[in-house]
Amino acid sequence: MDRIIIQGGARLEGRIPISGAKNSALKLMAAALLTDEPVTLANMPRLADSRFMGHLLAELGVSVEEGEGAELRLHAATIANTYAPYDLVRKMRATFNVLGPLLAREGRARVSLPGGCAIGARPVDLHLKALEALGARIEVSEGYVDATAPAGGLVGGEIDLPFASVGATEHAMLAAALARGETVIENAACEPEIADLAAMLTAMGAPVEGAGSSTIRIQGQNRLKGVRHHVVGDRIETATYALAVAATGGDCILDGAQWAHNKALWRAMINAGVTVEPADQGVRVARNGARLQAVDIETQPYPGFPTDAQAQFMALMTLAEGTSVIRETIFENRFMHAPELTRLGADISVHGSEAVVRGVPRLRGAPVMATDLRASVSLVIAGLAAEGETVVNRVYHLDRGFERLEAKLSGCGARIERRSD
Ligand SMILES: CC(=O)N[C@H]1[C@@H](OP(=O)(O)OP(=O)(O)OC[C@H]2O[C@@H](n3ccc(=O)[nH]c3=O)[C@H](O)[C@@H]2O)O[C@H](CO)[C@@H](O)[C@@H]1O
Ligand SMILES: C=C(OP(=O)(O)O)C(=O)O
Repeated sequence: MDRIIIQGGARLEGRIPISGAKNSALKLMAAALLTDEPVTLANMPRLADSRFMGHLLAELGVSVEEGEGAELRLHAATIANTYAPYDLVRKMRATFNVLGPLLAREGRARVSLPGGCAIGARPVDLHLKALEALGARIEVSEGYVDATAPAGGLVGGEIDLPFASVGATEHAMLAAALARGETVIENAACEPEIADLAAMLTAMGAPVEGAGSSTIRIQGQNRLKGVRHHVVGDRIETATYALAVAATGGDCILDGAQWAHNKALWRAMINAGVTVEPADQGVRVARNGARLQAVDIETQPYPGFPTDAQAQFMALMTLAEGTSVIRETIFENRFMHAPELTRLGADISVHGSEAVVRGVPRLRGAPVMATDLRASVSLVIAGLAAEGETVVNRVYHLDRGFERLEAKLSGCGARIERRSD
């Protein structure tokens, strides 16, 4: 099992390239099921998760080919089968999003429930209700969803989400694109990844309006075209490296970062005393010497503070002057990085959905354990800022969502390497 070894204390200086967004790419890959024509995704991140989704799509009969640079070519000329087994779906939850496209294209699908993960139970009830609103008949038994569409195929309808679920919004959009007539999604999620999927579906021939607002309208078609689509930049990777630069007192340009996609984070970082500003083709982050100030945050659906950057922000706050209160409102178990940060000398106490972080003057390196994707990178950030050596174990969590992490960090001065047992 791989581990990452960090000699802390180096300031990060220079440029860090931002890759395509994991949380968009996975759904864009599922969209390739909606057409029998070739689909090319540019700016694709090379990640464990995207490779895993490619493996599932290949099992369904899709040709999947990594092209030059960051291109992925997909072609679902025919669908070989409409079955996604537990053994695959349980390993990467976003594979569950193939259910809607398979149902819309083939009229039926049998897909395993994804189950929970480290950060929470993560049910998919809103996904299933959305598909039922499009006419799907859904049966859940023995851990599987058996879905069938009406004889004439899915029919556009009204979907009113009780919570602005990202996955349920995207799942509804994917199915609605091949449903007959208009679908309206109320209380839709507003994340930039939703707009990215909307742009792709529109280019495939299913006009999508209102993405980025809480009401989305999709004009379903009876067939869709192939497309070449550029994956939006990863705002969570951007947030992660911005916080790493701030934690080490560095000065970097995040190449390709979109200023507009992280405004809640920028506000929190600026209040903490970090310089953050739009720069040519990206965002500049700098902290030259000034002590960090403690800032309270509360995670919220977009455009609020992103839950996927909460662990990374906590790492920064461990070194701030004063006390920061961090409230996690999206997932019920997303503080597993706290006890590991404490091993590095942080002073954190967790009370239900709140973590109280009392800043300390310094962190000291130690062996720590990654528990989930964003918790793992929170430990990397703390290790970069700590004195001495930090060893982060179980880095397979990291590989799910961060492309070439060691190379990107060592490229701007970090002393970081990966070792395999
Ligand atoms: C692959 C991907 O894009 N993952 C992102 C996606 O996850 P995901 O799409 O799973 O997140 P959701 O927005 O759906 O989930 C948010 C909350 O709603 C609950 N819920 C969700 C669906 C449902 O049917 N029933 C239900 O109760 C979840 O348990 C969770 O507590 O959005 C999250 C919130 O921004 C991010 O943290 C994840 O990185
Ligand atoms: C929770 C995350 O991803 P997933 O929904 O794939 O688990 C994440 O990207 O932080």
